[in-house]
Amino acid sequence: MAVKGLGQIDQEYDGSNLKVGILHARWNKEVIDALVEGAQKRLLELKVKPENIIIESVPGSYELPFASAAMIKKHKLDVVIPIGVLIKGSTMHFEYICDAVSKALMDLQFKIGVPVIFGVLTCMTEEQAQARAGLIPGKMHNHGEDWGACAVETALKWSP
Ligand SMILES: O=Nc1c(NC[C@H](O)[C@H](O)[C@H](O)CO)[nH]c(=O)[nH]c1=O
Repeated sequence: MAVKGLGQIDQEYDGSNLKVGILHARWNKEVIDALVEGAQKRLLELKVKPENIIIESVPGSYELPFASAAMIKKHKLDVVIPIGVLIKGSTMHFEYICDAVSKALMDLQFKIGVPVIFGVLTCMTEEQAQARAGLIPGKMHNHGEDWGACAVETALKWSP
């Protein structure tokens, strides 16, 4: 059953030949765990083999770009889903990390020729993050599922 969401999948893809990386930061663990689980669930629904879903972690979102590049090479991935949760604090730290990480992840896929899905939540509050991980019943769906579907579609449709 397709995930209800803004980026609804357009067909049921067969990901059985794909190797997918999930690289998650370790800040905001409860939300991260839900997002990773949602991405995994969707990947399996789209026939990615469990043994072809490689999961690694980094300390924080700032490490996602560098480690994504290394992970793609280390595991010869067809696509990678970097997952992070950034929540605004009382300083400008949030803005600088969000800007740097989003630009670096976007650029990485052109440099390396492998799709890099944007799985970083940039939230003003903890509640916003929880809602986007499907942790508040009746409020939004788990965005990790969207990212899993996006990873399979992009890798199958657009990878060279
Ligand atoms: O500060 N807040 C956050 C954060 N900071 C750590 C940063 O990503 C990095 O790991 C360190 O600066 C070391 O390089 N990392 C997150 O994923 N979410 C946050 O909300």
